[in-house]
Amino acid sequence: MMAKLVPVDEFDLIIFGGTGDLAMRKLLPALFHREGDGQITGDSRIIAASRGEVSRDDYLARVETALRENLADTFNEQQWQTFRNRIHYVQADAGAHDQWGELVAILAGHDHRTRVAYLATAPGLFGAFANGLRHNGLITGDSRIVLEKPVGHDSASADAINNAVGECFAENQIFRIDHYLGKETVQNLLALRFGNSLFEPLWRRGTIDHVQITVAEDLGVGGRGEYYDRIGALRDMVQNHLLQLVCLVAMEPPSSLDHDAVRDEKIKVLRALRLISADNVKTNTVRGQYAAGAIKGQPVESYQDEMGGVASSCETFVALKLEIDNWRWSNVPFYIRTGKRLKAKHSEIVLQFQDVPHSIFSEQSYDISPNQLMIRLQPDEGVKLSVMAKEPGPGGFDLRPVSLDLSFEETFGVRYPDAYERLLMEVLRGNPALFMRRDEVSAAWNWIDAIIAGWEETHQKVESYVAGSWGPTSSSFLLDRDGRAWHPES
Ligand SMILES: NC(=O)C1=CN([C@@H]2O[C@H](COP(=O)(O)OP(=O)(O)OC[C@H]3O[C@@H](n4cnc5c(N)ncnc54)[C@H](OP(=O)(O)O)[C@@H]3O)[C@@H](O)[C@H]2O)C=CC1
Ligand SMILES: O=C1O[C@H](COP(=O)(O)O)[C@@H](O)[C@H](O)[C@H]1O
Repeated sequence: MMAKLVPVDEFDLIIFGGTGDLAMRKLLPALFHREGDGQITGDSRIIAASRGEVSRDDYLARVETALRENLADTFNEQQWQTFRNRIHYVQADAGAHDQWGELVAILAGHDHRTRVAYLATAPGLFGAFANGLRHNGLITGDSRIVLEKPVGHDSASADAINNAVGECFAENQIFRIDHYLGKETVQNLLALRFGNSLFEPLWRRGTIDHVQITVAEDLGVGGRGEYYDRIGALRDMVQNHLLQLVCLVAMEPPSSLDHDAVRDEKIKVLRALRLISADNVKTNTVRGQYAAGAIKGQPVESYQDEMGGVASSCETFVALKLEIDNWRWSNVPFYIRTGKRLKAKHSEIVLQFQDVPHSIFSEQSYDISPNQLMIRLQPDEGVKLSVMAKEPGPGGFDLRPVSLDLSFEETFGVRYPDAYERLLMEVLRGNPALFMRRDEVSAAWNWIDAIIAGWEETHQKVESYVAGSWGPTSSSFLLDRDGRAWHPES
């Protein structure tokens, strides 16, 4: 059964960067699915923009190819005929506001409908696009602007972007995307925590020993090497996606699902993160870069070879031990890791409970494993709780861990929508709950900046790991020295 789908009001969605990878691989396929479910109404339009001179027919041909490639069996010929009529292409260079005539003309007379400008381009252009919209009188009362991540590459650049966009748009018109917040399983974390009374009394120090968050990818940097090499895993993934996951696990219950109620709780977590800087960076962080190896039986080249043989100190893997300085999480470490070219695409959150205080089974040969609550984000989204059970049999009393395992796909029997499908609908509805507020972005950057400064000051090494492994061996030591281990991936 699928949740009720509410259509959105007629809109004009301008995608700056409309010829780029994100637009072709994620945004247009997401909109195509929403078309299929009848959420896009009336004469709503998708207006792609970029610098190139491209005819509408050529652009439509590119979109069709991309949709066929990315949607595979969910591509539908009849639906394409309706969808293609919504799509337009205009030429608009971020640096040449006076030449946005095509965009001005196509929007003329449509000021009454929802207008969204989606900036699917490098963040350095965000201010220029916002200015271009203002300069050409294209910001209506019901206009919104969407900023793709990353918003900047450090706290200062994020502030500069936020200031520039903030001069043209009010904060409630600015939607900063973190697509992890649109993932069904990430939202399920809220359902699990606050839709059940079972977990809340246990969700704290005294019961939970530690928390682990893993976001592992088997892909390398692919065609995004130029961007990635300047950014690295800490900025690309931890500053946004992983810290958002930390917030959702660690935050206090918000009073409602109201956007500011949730974001007010998340910001408290970000502000309570203990600083990692030059003094403690070596003991709390591990950086890695993949060497050649094999994934699913296929050889893969090293990061350096992927980058054309040029040596680089960019980290493609990072693991951190972080502490949250508040009552709930005092002395409960969060271990987080993310990397490219790891053994499999596998993302999960594991809450490990404390050992039983005293074992009445001490005569038996089996150890009692601590309970674990595992929230699988992807693939095979679901929740698993491991508990100890007695092995059946008339003799002895042997214990073994067994799982209460819930697979969302099996339970609900529906296709899991891509995060962008939900997020685009939320922007069009004007609901900012699943987007990052300016203070969140800023607090996250402040914490990340200190780690990067610490790495630079201590010249922290980027350790090599074999592609197809789970990262550098020292990422295991990060837990090993605390008497813990990463949850074995399935
Ligand atoms: N690709 C992905 O999976 C993800 C991307 N992102 C973020 O989304 C943003 C876009 O990424 P991606 O699509 O991969 O990048 P691409 O390089 O594939 O696309 C960039 C787009 O911007 C346009 N562009 C570049 N310069 C200008 C300019 N001066 N004026 C107008 N348009 C311009 C390009 O078209 P043209 O050159 O013709 O002008 C192109 O359409 C980045 O910030 C990225 O970090 C975030 C998450 C995932
Ligand atoms: O934002 C990003 O996310 C992707 C991973 O997203 P997922 O939904 O496939 O888990 C990552 O590959 C990319 O480097 C990063 O910019």
